[in-house]
Amino acid sequence: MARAFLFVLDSFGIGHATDAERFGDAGADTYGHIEAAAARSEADRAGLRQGPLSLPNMRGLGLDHAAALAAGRDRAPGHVPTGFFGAADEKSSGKDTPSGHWEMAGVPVPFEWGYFPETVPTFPAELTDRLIAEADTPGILGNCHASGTEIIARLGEEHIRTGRPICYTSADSVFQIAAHESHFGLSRLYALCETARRLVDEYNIGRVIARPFVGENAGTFERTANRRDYAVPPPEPTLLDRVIAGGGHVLAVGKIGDIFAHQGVSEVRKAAGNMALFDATLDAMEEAEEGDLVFTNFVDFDTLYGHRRDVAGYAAALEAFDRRLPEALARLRQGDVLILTADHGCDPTWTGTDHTRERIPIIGTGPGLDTGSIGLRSTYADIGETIAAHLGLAPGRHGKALLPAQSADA
Ligand SMILES: O=P(O)(O)O[C@H]1O[C@H](CO)[C@@H](O)[C@H]1O
Ligand SMILES: [Mn+2]
Ligand SMILES: [Mn+2]
Repeated sequence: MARAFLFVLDSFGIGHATDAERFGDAGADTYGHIEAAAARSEADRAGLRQGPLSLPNMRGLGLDHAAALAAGRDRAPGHVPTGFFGAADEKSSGKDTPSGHWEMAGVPVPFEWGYFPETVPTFPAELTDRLIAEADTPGILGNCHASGTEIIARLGEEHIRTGRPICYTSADSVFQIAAHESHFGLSRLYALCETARRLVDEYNIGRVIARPFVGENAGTFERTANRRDYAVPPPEPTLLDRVIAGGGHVLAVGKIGDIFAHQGVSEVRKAAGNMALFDATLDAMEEAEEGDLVFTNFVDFDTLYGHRRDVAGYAAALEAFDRRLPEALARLRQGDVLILTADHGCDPTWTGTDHTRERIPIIGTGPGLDTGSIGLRSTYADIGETIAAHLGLAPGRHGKALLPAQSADA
């Protein structure tokens, strides 16, 4: 009986990647900087959390050992991890969510994404003219690089007044559209994103993202859980397709379905917020059968705290996740493997509001599986290949399994 559980703590990097310099991210360290800030009581917030970062369960599995590996430190913490642990660099050229997820599912991105320049306007006029004409809107607002919460505070009222959608981008290969759920309309926003998706294909843009919000003025605008991502499909079949071809099911929790453009997804289970995502994941763990993969993205780390440069919020979210981890561990049965990882960094102490190019942690466990170091890996694809080997699937082309094959039968 083999089942696999893959939990992505979105943006939980553990130190700058080999090629971080190229991104202006040399020195970034999402985990390390949150930990250090908390140790200095700089991640305290009344009513939320205080003091040093408390992650006993992830540390027990080997999180700090993974961080030591990522930093090239010989001296790891004294305790012996109860899981297997390692760190990985990313092969794909982008530090975005689809690149990270596809690569961990065995398929690094073999091409360069298109990006919009840091100019105002950022979008080419031919693109916005066509969007305005096809979508029949009186123009657009934004047309720049921005943080999603700042731009709705700045332009939300004008948007309501004029009916012009707010279009913006970031260091990622994205075209984002923010619009008011009732004044503009949610289905109208989705339709506009579908049009945009078609139009940005020729610019090689990874994702169009619908960013609906509610509220009546700058002080009360709030984004809702009705975000929708329109990604291009992965460039070749991923682990998800291979699981299904092997007779298993892929239970995609959170935004995993969208990230894979629904390729290789048997069931989508959406939930709003990390705790609801955890509940949905536990249900999926109960229901998963032999050969199945439960794949969850815990999005809050990135969206609510990393991009918002909220150290205390990020620390509290990690602690809340860690407190619930025993519930997942308790559901592991003989033949199961659980891997915790991340898709990129988003250091809340870093300049700007974008992702950071970092190594990711790989920590995992399962009854009877080996413990100890799996080393520093050169591609996230080793995660997907580990799961493939564990489920008895044929090896893929881009990575190597991390665990000895016999472990799966233990
Ligand atoms: O600032 P918000 O709208 O959250 O945008 C962030 O979310 C996008 C998708 O992860 C990233 O490209 C980043 O720009
Ligand atoms: Mn991400
Ligand atoms: Mn992000």
